[in-house]
Amino acid sequence: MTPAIPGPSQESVRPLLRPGSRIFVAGHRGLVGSALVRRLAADGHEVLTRGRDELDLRDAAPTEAFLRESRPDAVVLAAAKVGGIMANSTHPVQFLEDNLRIQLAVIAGAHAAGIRRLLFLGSSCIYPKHAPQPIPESALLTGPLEPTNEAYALAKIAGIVQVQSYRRQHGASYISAMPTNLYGPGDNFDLETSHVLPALIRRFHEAKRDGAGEVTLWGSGSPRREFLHVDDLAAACVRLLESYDGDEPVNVGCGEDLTIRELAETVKEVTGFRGAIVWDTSKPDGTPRKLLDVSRLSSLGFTPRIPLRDGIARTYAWWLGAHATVG
Ligand SMILES: NC(=O)C1=CN([C@@H]2O[C@H](COP(=O)(O)OP(=O)(O)OC[C@H]3O[C@@H](n4cnc5c(N)ncnc54)[C@H](OP(=O)(O)O)[C@@H]3O)[C@@H](O)[C@H]2O)C=CC1
Ligand SMILES: C[C@H]1O[C@H](OP(=O)(O)OP(=O)(O)OC[C@H]2O[C@@H](n3cnc4c(=O)[nH]c(N)nc43)[C@H](O)[C@@H]2O)[C@@H](O)[C@@H](O)C1=O
Repeated sequence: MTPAIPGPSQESVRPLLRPGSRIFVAGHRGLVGSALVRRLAADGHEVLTRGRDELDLRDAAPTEAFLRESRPDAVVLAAAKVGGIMANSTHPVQFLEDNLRIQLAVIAGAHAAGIRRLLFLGSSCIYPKHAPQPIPESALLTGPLEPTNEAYALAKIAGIVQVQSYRRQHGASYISAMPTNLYGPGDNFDLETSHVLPALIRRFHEAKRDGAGEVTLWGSGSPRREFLHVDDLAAACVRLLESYDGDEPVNVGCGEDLTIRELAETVKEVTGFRGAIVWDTSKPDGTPRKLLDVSRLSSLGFTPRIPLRDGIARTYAWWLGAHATVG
């Protein structure tokens, strides 16, 4: 990335998050948005929300009108077209266009409405497929992307540059965070479109329930991934809103990764499934490794609290409860 250009963003006193702020969480029904709502409300902030049925955030004019009318102190952009490896590779048009449109509408709308603080959520897939590990923020735009999620990654990169451009041109106090793979209550458990962790919980649970002898998982099991519980992500976002005002994005992860095979063994144990695991190598592996360098976040005093195994057990318990509720 190019170095930060000194400009108005470095000169004025920063309007960072104050106690009792009014914060618009875009995407409040999602995995991340719902965790942010819980966390911000618990911290005493007033949270504004709009469902997609009331406001389609791809539509610029109504989005700007809503932001002008409601004038929150801050916006957190957690609304996006999101999915796992299969959804990304089969629907690149929606992953590119929906995300570009949402980002254009919300970030430009926030600026037009005079909103002074905004946090944009990108993703660790913005980094090159063969980036050095752990991946520093400076690896952005240094090499080719992973093909299975290139469209999504390019939309997210455009979001980062949009945020940086509002900082540089207008002195806006807008920032970007790049979370690693997330999981937790409120995740998507649809087997075609979900990320790996909820898919594994569901596959092992259903195999145990049905007395199946084996569970088939995608790929070779050898890719490495880093997983962060969404409540830790929400805490990191609050920390960034309170204390970070830089031009560069900030990686948000736990600093440790494991193979998908090791993850599968852990989820298998948590769910109590006793059969075999079969790997379907006709399915894509995706990027070989994606471990974030979290030293910038650590220097802000943030440490995640939820160990992976506990987080998986809590998510499994949540899903069983939510599942029972909806029948
Ligand atoms: N999940 C993960 O592992 C990771 C996620 N992230 C990032 O975190 C952010 C949130 O992701 P996550 O919570 O997992 O995603 P979810 O799919 O769980 O939630 C996305 C939310 O965005 C809303 N939304 C989508 N399109 C529109 C639209 N056109 N208008 C209004 N609302 C819309 C959805 O509304 P509705 O409920 O109506 O569908 C939903 O509430 C995204 O930016 C994502 O890139 C980054 C790294 C990893
Ligand atoms: C967060 C991140 O998420 C996406 O990237 P990803 O990490 O590659 O996605 P994933 O969670 O779907 O898979 C991780 C690994 O797990 C393997 N795997 C095994 N069995 C299942 C399975 O049953 N389902 C899924 N989904 N994967 C499986 C799968 O083959 C892969 O090797 C990006 O598209 C992008 O959107 C992004 O930013």
